[in-house]
Amino acid sequence: MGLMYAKRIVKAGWKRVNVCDLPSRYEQLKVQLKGSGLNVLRDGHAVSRKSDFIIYSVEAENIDKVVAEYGPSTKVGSIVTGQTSVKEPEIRAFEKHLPEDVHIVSCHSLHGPTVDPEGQPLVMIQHRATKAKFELALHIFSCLKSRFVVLSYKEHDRIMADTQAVTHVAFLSMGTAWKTQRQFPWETPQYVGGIENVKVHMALRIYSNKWHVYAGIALMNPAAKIQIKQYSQSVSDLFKLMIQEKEEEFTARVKTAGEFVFGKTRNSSRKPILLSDSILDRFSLSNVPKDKRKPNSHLSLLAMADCWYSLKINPYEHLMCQTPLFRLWMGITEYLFCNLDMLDEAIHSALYSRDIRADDMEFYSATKGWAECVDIGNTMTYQRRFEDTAKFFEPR
Ligand SMILES: NC(=O)C1=CN([C@@H]2O[C@H](COP(=O)(O)OP(=O)(O)OC[C@H]3O[C@@H](n4cnc5c(N)ncnc54)[C@H](OP(=O)(O)O)[C@@H]3O)[C@@H](O)[C@H]2O)C=CC1
Ligand SMILES: O=C(O)C(=O)Cc1ccc(O)cc1
Repeated sequence: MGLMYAKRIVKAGWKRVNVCDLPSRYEQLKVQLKGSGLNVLRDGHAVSRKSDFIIYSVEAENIDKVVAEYGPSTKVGSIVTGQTSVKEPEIRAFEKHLPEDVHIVSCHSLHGPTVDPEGQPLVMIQHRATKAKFELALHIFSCLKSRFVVLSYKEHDRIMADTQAVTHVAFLSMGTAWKTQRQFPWETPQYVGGIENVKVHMALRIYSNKWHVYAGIALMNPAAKIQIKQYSQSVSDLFKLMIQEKEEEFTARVKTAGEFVFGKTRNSSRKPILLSDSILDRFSLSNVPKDKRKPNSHLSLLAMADCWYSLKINPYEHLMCQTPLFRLWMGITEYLFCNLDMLDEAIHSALYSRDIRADDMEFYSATKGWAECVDIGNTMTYQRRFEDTAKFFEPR
């Protein structure tokens, strides 16, 4: 992310853009960035002493250590910003280690480094900065052509817990469930067609990224634990009703949640996302013909609506802070709940299709495992779980 920012800022015409990685990577970085127009320096001290606008773009887990080391070298009067995905630890580190005479403006691009920032949300936080310095920060970042969303750091973390953290756990759990079954989903008839493609592609996308990004979001944002715990509880509650074939209770629970989250979209000014099954079909990885598809219970999506209902969250209110993944996740949940035939088919399969129970059982176990891992908060366990599943998909 740091490199993406630096390249765009230099392209916008700012004359001297200083960058660094770890000192051990200095020589390598000089070679890598030769001719880029970026001024490669040995370490964060060198960058901090010379620069009027400083962006920390390091792992959330390392932010305290890195700011503790380089923060005291910050140039008087400069603006310091951070691009970690969770703001509480970043703000704490800035307040603790930065000199009093510098300004703090935090930021967060709500997309990955390979996504074009144009039009994507960029959260801006005027934490400890004058109006003029905040406006200067906005001016510098305007070269990204993103859509600014101004929030406090607390608002940011609460929204990200509702959007990113719980979405990631759902996709991580799908991946873990497929790995446990030694199953590539695009080879099986439950995962053919429209919204299944979103599940498969997004789970693969997450597992091909760096584990620390997702670990930071889940483990370091205090609000994330609550959402993730409830999502796992919703999966568990629905799964128990499914295997007992408690049709009335299960159906009522699913429909109540659906009505709460999506019922109002039809007669309000809220714009639905309206994904189209036929467009999503174009991105299929599967070579199983669509007419050979088996109905799916969509436990992951039913549980998402149940979780939003249980926590009284209106996800449409968070669309101003959408990441591409959250938008797609919400889009397929909306798609299921607004297509009543499909929803009834999912409810019926959930209760009576025995051949998908194995998948649902593994999904249930996987969410439990991820929720426990987040609750305990151990980074090494998170890394191990993430990399184990990533390794399963890697050869494909
Ligand atoms: N990836 C994404 O989709 C997004 C990520 N973010 C956030 O942005 C931040 C960066 O993530 P991302 O770019 O993906 O991850 P990367 O791992 O690519 O970037 C982190 C970089 O920080 C470097 N680093 C660590 N310690 C130091 C140090 N002491 N001095 C200099 N450099 C150091 C690392 O060096 P080395 O590799 O040599 O160890 C690495 O290059 C994270 O906080 C993440 O949460 C925000 C939005 C989107
Ligand atoms: O869209 C998502 O949720 C992603 O996985 C990409 C991403 C990762 C980390 C961020 O802080 C912002 C975006």
